Amino acid sequence: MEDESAAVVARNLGKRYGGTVAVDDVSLRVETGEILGILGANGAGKTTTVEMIAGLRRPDRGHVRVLGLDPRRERAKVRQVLGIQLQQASLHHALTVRELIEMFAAFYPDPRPAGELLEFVGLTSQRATRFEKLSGGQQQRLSIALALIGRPRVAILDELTTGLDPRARRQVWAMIERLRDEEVTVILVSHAMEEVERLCHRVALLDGGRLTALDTPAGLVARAGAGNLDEAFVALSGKEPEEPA
Ligand SMILES: Nc1ncnc2c1ncn2[C@@H]1O[C@H](COP(=O)(O)OP(=O)(O)OP(=O)(O)O)[C@@H](O)[C@H]1O
Repeated sequence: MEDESAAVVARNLGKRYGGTVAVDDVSLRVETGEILGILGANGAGKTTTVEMIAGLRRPDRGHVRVLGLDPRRERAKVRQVLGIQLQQASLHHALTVRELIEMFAAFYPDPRPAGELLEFVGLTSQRATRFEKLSGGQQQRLSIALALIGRPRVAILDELTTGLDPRARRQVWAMIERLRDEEVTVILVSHAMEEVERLCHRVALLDGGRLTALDTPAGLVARAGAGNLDEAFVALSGKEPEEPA
């Protein structure tokens, strides 16, 4: 099918938790090398959507393909091509940065070398530090490094720079720009409009579990008759941009 040629295809995804409709008939396709931002207020369904795309949650309805693979039925193959950084990384606290990198590297046939990865995320001088002794921002950068260790062709990054100081945020943005240059396909869940405007080719806006807009950042701004993406978000969703939960 022509549609399956995109890097990620999600069709008519739906998910309820008891009486709560978390995701309601969401369809998306992300082209190879594209960076797609997912924006939405707290509870809009962003994390549930990306977890279904990654195969971590079973959709009640709809289907997902990542590079033509079914992420639930072809888990082992998908794991080789998909890197995922989730909101709360739960890593072994007593292990050092280097030990964690080596542990994760063992899953992949051609992992990025530890030294290159540490430099990529600016943690070279923390390589012998235990996870529990890292600052929040350093832990976050490590979780991004672990998502990228297997040279994924598709990366899902949830709240990439939340909690990072401006310098660390810029370092992470530079990393994403490198991924963009390498034509890695990226889905980026974010609350930071500046980040989305700078990095994303297109933006999906979720509201109450539904996809309410899908366009370039400039297209969304124009459609809303707004001055910037912040204003467009408010105009199109009727909500203020929020801090992460
Ligand atoms: N495990 C769960 N059990 C029950 N309800 C859930 C669960 N996970 C999410 N929800 C509910 O589903 C809806 C969508 O949640 P989701 O985490 O996908 O939204 P989000 O857009 O990622 O939000 P945030 O910006 O706050 O991270 C919310 O109403 C949330 O309360």
